[in-house]
Amino acid sequence: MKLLKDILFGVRIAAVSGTTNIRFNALHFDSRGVGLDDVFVAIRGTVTDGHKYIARAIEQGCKTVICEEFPEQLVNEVTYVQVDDSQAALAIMAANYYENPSRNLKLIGVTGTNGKTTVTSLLYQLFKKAGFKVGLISTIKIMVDEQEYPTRHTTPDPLVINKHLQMMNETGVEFCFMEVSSHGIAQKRSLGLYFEGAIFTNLSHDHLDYHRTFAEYRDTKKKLFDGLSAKAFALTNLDDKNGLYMLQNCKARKYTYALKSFGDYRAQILENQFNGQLLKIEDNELWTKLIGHFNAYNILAIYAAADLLGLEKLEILRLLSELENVDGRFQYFISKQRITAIVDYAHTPDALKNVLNTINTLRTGNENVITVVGCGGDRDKSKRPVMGHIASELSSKAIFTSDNPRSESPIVIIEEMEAGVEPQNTKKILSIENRRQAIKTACQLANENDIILVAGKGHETYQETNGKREDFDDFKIVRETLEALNK
Ligand SMILES: CC(=O)N[C@H]1[C@@H](OP(=O)(O)OP(=O)(O)OC[C@H]2O[C@@H](n3ccc(=O)[nH]c3=O)[C@H](O)[C@@H]2O)O[C@H](CO)[C@@H](O)[C@@H]1O[C@H](C)C(=O)N[C@@H](C)C(=O)N[C@H](CCC(=O)O)C(=O)O
Ligand SMILES: Nc1ncnc2c1ncn2[C@@H]1O[C@H](COP(=O)(O)OP(=O)(O)OP(=O)(O)O)[C@@H](O)[C@H]1O
Ligand SMILES: N[C@H](CCC[C@H](N)C(=O)O)C(=O)O
Ligand SMILES: [Mg+2]
Repeated sequence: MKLLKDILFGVRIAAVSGTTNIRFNALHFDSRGVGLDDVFVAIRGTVTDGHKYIARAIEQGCKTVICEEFPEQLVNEVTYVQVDDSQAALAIMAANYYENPSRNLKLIGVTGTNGKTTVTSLLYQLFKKAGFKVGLISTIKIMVDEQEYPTRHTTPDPLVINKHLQMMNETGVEFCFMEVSSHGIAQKRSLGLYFEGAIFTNLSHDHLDYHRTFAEYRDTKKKLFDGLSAKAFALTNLDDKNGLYMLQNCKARKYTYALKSFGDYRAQILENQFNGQLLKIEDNELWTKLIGHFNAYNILAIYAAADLLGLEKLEILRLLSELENVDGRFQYFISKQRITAIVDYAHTPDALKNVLNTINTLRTGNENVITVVGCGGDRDKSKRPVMGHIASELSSKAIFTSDNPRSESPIVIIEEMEAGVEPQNTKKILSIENRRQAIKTACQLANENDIILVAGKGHETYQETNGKREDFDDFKIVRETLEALNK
């Protein structure tokens, strides 16, 4: 059992009622999990206010409450600690509780609208191949070297993060690559972590429901860089219009990478084919299986980060050429009738445009591109017409369907996508609410050499409707359907 006062180290405390010189069992921010002698941190959330559940937490045996406001009635024998910011307090306490594990390894944070999973997962693969013990905290999974753990968030809550970082310490992990989402930063999930370096991929339209304005979204991402120490490195994409902005007033050692401008790390695309692309990085050529100009950026960011972390340049290039695509990122197969089916996690306008442009530049004849796409429920609604427009404009045929409608009406989401379709493209679109049916229709419509893109869900293996998740795997379904149709 730990002492409360020890884990409060570094927390901005406004007032205390009771003693902090007490032992406690576990740390919680959800009253529903609280047990005897636990600490409960009350957080004001987006749906409800944790302060409402203080009494319940105490009934369940909690002896310490961390809150922004004391309840009207205080219970004897319970310690109340008033803090300026409960989310920040939770993050710092979680780091202290797990003995600040981020300080015992090299933690690299990756932020940006698109490319975080790709960059972190490939850095994980690359450092594994280089012979290190490595950690990964990503949308798809958490890896403690070889051991895999499931996750429901891109950036998990501070307890989950620090718990796994401590496991990494115990396993002897030297490097950990972690996605830092804008929700994660806004909710201070990554506060109290010591980052050895941070990477910015790009910034485009997403999450404007949560952050309200693009400037607020951008400034949230920037906080990762604002928090870096002078010893850390900050690596940014110079070709992105917000790349340099991320480095303003940043104390870390600053580096840039670019394809179009004069960055510290530069690359050029020499050849682009369906099965890979040839890049020139600094003065060396590199063949990679990952295609599309967006992946050239990802590869260059990885190269630069690996160099900044001390790997030898030629070794990095050799290992980069061996890397496989990340699950659900331009994952494809070619059927009997040479129909190419691609599953990609493009769920933002920019990602969808990039993937479709990449497909279109690789077309060799007049094969059709049939896109199946939806937009998530309870997420940024303003993306919907834009994605509707992009899918219909850049495909021969677009089938609008459902992608995790959550609590919303799937039909209404689809109608919002349809609203973005220009009159000249209306003939190209079909709307089919049931995603399985939509994929089946795409397979039925496809002829020899055509290309099917199933976008938005990538590696996800579920469809979430009204709080229920049912098994759903785009890749498996499109493959089985083409096989069943004997195509
Ligand atoms: C909008 C959002 O991000 N919400 C996150 C937030 O929940 P919240 O603010 O809604 O919490 P709330 O329900 O209002 O509850 C407030 C507090 O009361 C507590 N509570 C509540 C009920 C009760 O009975 N007792 C109790 O103590 C809750 O535990 C919480 O501490 O804090 C929770 C705990 O950390 C998160 O699980 C939850 O993520 C939700 C499920 C979510 O879907 N988040 C997505 C949008 C997200 O975070 N995505 C990003 C990736 C985005 C990207 O693509 O970049 C991610 O990093 O995963
Ligand atoms: N560097 C990039 N620039 C633009 N688009 C990209 C880039 N890398 C990947 N994409 C596109 O974005 C999709 C999502 O990529 P990835 O999963 O790596 O992003 P992410 O930032 O982790 O997303 P999330 O915010 O959901 O965690 C890919 O399937 C691809 O279509
Ligand atoms: N990290 C993203 C994932 C979106 C994936 C898409 N399939 C959806 O459900 O909207 C988010 O939370 O907005
Ligand atoms: Mg991700």
